[in-house]
Amino acid sequence: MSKVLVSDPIDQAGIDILSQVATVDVKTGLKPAELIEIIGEYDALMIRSGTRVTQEIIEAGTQLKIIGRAGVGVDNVDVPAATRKGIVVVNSPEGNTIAAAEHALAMMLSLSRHIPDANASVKRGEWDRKTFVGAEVYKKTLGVVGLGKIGSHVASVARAMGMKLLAYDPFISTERAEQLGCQLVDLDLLFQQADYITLHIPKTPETTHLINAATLAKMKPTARIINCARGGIIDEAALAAAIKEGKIGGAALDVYESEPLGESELRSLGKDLILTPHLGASTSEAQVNVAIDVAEQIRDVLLGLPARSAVNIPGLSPDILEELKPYMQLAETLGNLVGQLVGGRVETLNVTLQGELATNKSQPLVVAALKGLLYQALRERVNYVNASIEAKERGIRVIETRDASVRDYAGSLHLEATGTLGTHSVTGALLGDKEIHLTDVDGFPINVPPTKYMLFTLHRDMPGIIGKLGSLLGSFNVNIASMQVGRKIVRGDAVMALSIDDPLPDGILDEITKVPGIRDAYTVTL
Ligand SMILES: NC(=O)c1ccc[n+]([C@@H]2O[C@H](COP(=O)([O-])OP(=O)(O)OC[C@H]3O[C@@H](n4cnc5c(N)ncnc54)[C@H](O)[C@@H]3O)[C@@H](O)[C@H]2O)c1
Ligand SMILES: O=C(O)[C@H](O)COP(=O)(O)O
Repeated sequence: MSKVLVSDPIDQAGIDILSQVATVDVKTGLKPAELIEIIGEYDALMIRSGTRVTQEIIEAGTQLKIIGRAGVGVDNVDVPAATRKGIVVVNSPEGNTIAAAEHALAMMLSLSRHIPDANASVKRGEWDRKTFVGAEVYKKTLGVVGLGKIGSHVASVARAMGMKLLAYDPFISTERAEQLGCQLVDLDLLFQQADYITLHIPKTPETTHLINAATLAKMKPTARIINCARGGIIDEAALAAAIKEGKIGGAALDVYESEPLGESELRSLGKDLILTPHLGASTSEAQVNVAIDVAEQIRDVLLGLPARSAVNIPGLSPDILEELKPYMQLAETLGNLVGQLVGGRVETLNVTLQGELATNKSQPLVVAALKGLLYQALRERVNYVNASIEAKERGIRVIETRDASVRDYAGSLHLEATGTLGTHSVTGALLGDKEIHLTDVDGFPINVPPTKYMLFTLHRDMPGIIGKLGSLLGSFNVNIASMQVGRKIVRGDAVMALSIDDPLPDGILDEITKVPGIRDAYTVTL
């Protein structure tokens, strides 16, 4: 039975799902060294933001097949390191959207009305109504930075509260922004005009310290900033200085440059700074959503099924993957076959997607072809996650061509590989939507289903060759299951494809190429 390690607090609903297919160990609060010591036993790791999955941990996870992040942000996972090791990384892109958006809105209102400090004051026994005079958000301008899932929900609710909305998101269309009642503006204008600025972007090299001394200086002295996205988007030292010096009105933070927040000047600031301990996703509803979402994906991957929200393999709906499955098998088989025909180091792979395969949703077929191509070199270490990266690291140039014209089959796939030892090509299609057939080898038409052991010859189409080859194989006790010749012209060049019952014994290929008329012979194991 598979083993899953859950290293952060996860809702029981997720544990129940995992327990259907695996032994589940819940061990929270592990130190990195403790995690490194035990991770080698596990097939899957399920985390929230509390566990940093470093390259070292990934290297130690020799059995790991999947890392599941019960939440959105995977910035605590070294995704490139996981990808290189062929480990799927999945998350729950939508499970906590509403929770995070509501937390940002709650922060905005709390900041405007000093609710945390007013509450603390009453509980201390005071009755201070002067210190806590607030501001209304109605008719104020909210600048939304990042108009994705959370930013959009914040915008919709803020609009209903009568706020004017500005938004900055270079990847969102004007139409989408307008639908949400937002005016798309550049960042400088947003900083200058907003009374409230709410951040809903990922932390990337471009967004790190987006809010810094220089950008804070552009804001209104009354501006309030809310960060429920990621720590590090705000330069905390610059923010603390700006609040102290009255350069901005205040801020509310849920996330920090380093978590848990340690010794920090932020802790000493008064009512104009609200701090919560990364609570954006901490609602019971969101925790059930993300736990179920991610546990289901871990279960599926452990059962050999695709994950629906993998961050490091082409994201495709299960329906499309199901539809593509037979073609994925075709692509992988052809990749494996052409890789063996070409031998040596492959430099270029031309992939032609023909007929019904010439659509954008066929992208995974290219990955499957690469997986097949690299199988001889990498065996079980190559998979759908790391095939593209492994190909890139080996300098294999992949050229894709899409040709929507329909020929003999509704859809066919043609692979041509060029390597240090020459060029070979194969074409294949599905018969009756399921059965893989080779329809062409090196430009010669054939029609054979691939089998585990095969022999291909390039020879001159002349009498006696087939008999001689048959006798030679017989003398080595090799049984031929089927044989077919493909030729373009009579007595010209031809290709012979033989299915054999066992692998060819050593040395026989040399004997085959000594048969007069046979120029080349290749044996493959699929
Ligand atoms: N505090 C929490 O507990 C909590 C919970 C959930 C999500 N989050 C964080 O909230 C953030 C938003 O999550 P989401 O689910 O809305 O993500 P999302 O992918 O739906 O939206 C992110 C948006 O940011 C935009 N964007 C990317 N780079 C940008 C840039 N340089 N400038 C402006 N816009 C840019 C993208 O176009 C996208 O529209 C993420 O950082 C996520 O990790 C935090
Ligand atoms: O990216 C997320 O989903 C949030 O930051 C939530 O993090 P958490 O799962 O640790 O609460």
